[in-house]
Amino acid sequence: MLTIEHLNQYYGESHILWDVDLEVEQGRCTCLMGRNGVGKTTTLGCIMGLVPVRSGQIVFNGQDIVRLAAEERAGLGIGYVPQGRQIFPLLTVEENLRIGLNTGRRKRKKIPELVFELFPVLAEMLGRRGGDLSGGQQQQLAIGRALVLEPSLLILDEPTEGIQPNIVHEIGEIIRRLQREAGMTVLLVEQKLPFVRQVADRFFIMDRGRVMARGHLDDLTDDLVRDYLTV
Ligand SMILES: Nc1ncnc2c1ncn2[C@@H]1O[C@H](COP(=O)(O)OP(=O)(O)OP(=O)(O)O)[C@@H](O)[C@H]1O
Repeated sequence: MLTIEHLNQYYGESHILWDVDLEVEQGRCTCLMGRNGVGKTTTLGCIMGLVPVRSGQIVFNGQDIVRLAAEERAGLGIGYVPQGRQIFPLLTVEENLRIGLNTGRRKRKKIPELVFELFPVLAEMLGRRGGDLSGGQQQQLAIGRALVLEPSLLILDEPTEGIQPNIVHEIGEIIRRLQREAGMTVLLVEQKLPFVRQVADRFFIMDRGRVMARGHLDDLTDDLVRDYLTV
């Protein structure tokens, strides 16, 4: 569904991503892993059109999207939940969801029922301010906002960051339901290993801007964890 080939990216003179290759299979959850600062968020930024790409291809459903504007990519069906959630604390839950409707070119007026089926708590809290929600509820709101355009690929950057441990499992369940009930393909950046084992089918590991390992979750050995993931 998504294939990245020979992706190179620079911030100014700094060469950040070096010939990154990555594949995301339809209907699966693929996890991009690696220590802080290795280039995971930058890779997602390249996919979403938020940071400039120096060279390489990003093919989504057969189309090279590397020169498309961010809103065109969203319009093609790529949803994005950024690191830190970035919901608007002073706006209501409904207003936060409606902001999602205005991104991309697939303009829609109505928040799809799917959002409330997946996250009933959002329906109950439509009039509450985003900032008054708990961390777990805010994450549901951030995912719900990304789902209003009904993407076929959902990209999440560290969805468990700053979430209480007892809610982390719940976020994992939500991701699994998205796959099962909505047929969603998921690309996840994540550092928490138990969470990755709960939700992911395949992994890619980055180190210093390069992809160093890839495979099925069964191939994620203790050696790989020690070499590339343990801090
Ligand atoms: N806007 C920017 N300008 C310059 N350098 C940046 C910028 N954003 C990130 N970097 C640098 O690019 C490198 C990769 O950062 P990136 O955020 O992609 O890593 P990451 O793996 O997502 O880490 P984290 O888990 O901490 O978010 C780091 O060295 C970082 O300092």
